[in-house]
Amino acid sequence: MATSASQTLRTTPFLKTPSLSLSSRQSLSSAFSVALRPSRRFSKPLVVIVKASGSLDAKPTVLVAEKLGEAGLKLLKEFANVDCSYNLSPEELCTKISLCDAIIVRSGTKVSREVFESAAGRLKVVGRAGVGIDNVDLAAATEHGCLVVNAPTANTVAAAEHGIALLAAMARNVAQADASVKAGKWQRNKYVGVSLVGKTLAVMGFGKVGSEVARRAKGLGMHVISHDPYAPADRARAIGVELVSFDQAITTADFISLHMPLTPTTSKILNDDTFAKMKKGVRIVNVARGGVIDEDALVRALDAGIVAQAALDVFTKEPPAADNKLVLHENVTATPHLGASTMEAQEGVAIEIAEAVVGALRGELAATAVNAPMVPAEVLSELKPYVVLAEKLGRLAVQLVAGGSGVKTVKVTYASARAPDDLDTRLLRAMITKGIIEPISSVFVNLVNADFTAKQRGLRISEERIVLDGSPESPLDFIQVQIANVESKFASAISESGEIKVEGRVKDGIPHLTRVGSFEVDVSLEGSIILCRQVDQPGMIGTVGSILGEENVNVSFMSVGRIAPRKQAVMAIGVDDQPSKEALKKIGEVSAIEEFVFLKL
Ligand SMILES: NC(=O)c1ccc[n+]([C@@H]2O[C@H](COP(=O)([O-])OP(=O)(O)OC[C@H]3O[C@@H](n4cnc5c(N)ncnc54)[C@H](O)[C@@H]3O)[C@@H](O)[C@H]2O)c1
Ligand SMILES: O=C(O)[C@H](O)COP(=O)(O)O
Repeated sequence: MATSASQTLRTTPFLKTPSLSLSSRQSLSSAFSVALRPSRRFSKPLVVIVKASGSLDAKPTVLVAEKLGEAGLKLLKEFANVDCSYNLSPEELCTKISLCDAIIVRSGTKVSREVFESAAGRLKVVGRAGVGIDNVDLAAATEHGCLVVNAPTANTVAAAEHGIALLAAMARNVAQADASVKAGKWQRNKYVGVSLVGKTLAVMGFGKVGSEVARRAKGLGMHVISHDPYAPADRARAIGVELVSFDQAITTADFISLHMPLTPTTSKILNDDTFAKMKKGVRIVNVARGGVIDEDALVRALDAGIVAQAALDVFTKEPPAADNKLVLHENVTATPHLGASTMEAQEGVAIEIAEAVVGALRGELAATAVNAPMVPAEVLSELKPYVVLAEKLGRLAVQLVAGGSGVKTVKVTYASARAPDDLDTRLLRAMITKGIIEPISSVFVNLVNADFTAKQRGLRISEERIVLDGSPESPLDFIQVQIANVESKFASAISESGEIKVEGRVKDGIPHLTRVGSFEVDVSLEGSIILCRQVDQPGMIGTVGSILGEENVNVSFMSVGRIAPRKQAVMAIGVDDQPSKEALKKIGEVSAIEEFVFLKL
């Protein structure tokens, strides 16, 4: 790394990720107490410990609002008064909640802002007995100082098994044939199915559930490919699965099984355009989230015979309307969000969530906390803009990774005039981890679970410090994030040493992107960013600016970094709105532009 004459380069081996043993609650909390020990500069711990209100010996009250496994209830009852009240109306829930210190729900209960407001400060913990927290208003929870914890692993196998059950049932028309026999018919010719053996299954999303589905499908003799831009290829190879591009997956598959989280990128990822590219007669399974499919487009694709059959456990709106065309379609097998519903998974989930809720009420740190870290005001106010910078650099860096390259090795460099033990970077590291993992996963990352989550995903984050000469007034000069051993969808983001590199600084309280690969740029990290590599020449800013202007896209910032006049340059353009596909296409068609990428912050 280049350093100016006024800088002294000193690298320090950094706070190591604690080695976690998950064999018991005890080992988990002690591991985190090592990770979160206060720094010399900040004597208070960074996480506000949640404590139940009431007198010292008063037991807290936990409201269990949806059916929970016995083992979990038993654990809860040893520590708290447990009120099992199912099927509460929103009004009943709001009335009850002010008497409760914690609530446990599945996906059927909305924990809305009104619920937090009605709690009048008593509610301290929301436990989601499952993975998705779409039904909990996270922002309201955080605003009300309420910790939200979930149970992210106990239902993985159940979801994978349900995916396989739907795959096989769909291929052999089990549900339709069953209904026909029960209606007194005997239609052996109508319900001839298709075989699974030798067919190609595309697993879209190679995370916890997707990889278990892939493993099982291999056992059924299927040829399994997977698309997951962020999964390590070696993990896939280890079970005989090839990671392929999105287009390769959807155009070659006989069966497609969806296992990605619902994010802005994956919303309606199967739509009219993508159905049109699929093999005629493809069959689709969805046990992820309804929103990843454009449901109207799926009805059209089924009617046109492009999609022969679909088996769906999840819907955009749950429960779906009685006249939902997809549910009523004769070539669709539907289940009412049963992925996690096995006796075993529900027992596991119940124990996982009961332990998390009891631990949180006791004031222990929760490894599965899903809402924002709560940190003392003085720490947050000093680091606030750097926290935003850190998360955005993580988000930018991961979006620059090309599909098919697994993200495994991340190096973070902090340049500061402060001595290493005078700057606590745990929050920054957590936010970089959050920025890297959240756009590609259903996992929620915060200070408490960042190291744990990174480790669980095989992501190694090393940290290095550059100690600068000068006044230690501001905590940091710049932060640099590098992702090694990957290809980039924007080749200019690769530095001389071969990593994707982005660097940023805080200027007047606003985070700025100041370097991409070897190019210096300067664009404020607000809205979104377009990066273009071009041959430096007059008129480029005007050309691209006019394309965006014609599309009514407001440009907030533009900067050009170049190697030398009339040589290669990178233009960074900050935009307030998302440009249309057409606008991006037009930018790509400008002859001097060699490559470009649109990045969401
Ligand atoms: N039906 C059910 O009852 C049920 C039960 C459990 C989980 N789920 C759902 O299943 C999904 C997967 O859960 P998980 O626990 O395996 O999550 P996970 O975070 O372990 O895995 C998600 C994977 O999707 C990948 N991904 C992200 N964006 C992608 C994209 N654009 N294209 C392809 N892959 C992408 C990620 O890299 C990750 O590997 C989630 O939507 C979850 O809510 C449903
Ligand atoms: O997000 C989850 O864990 C699954 O979708 C299961 O939801 P459930 O607990 O309501 O069955």
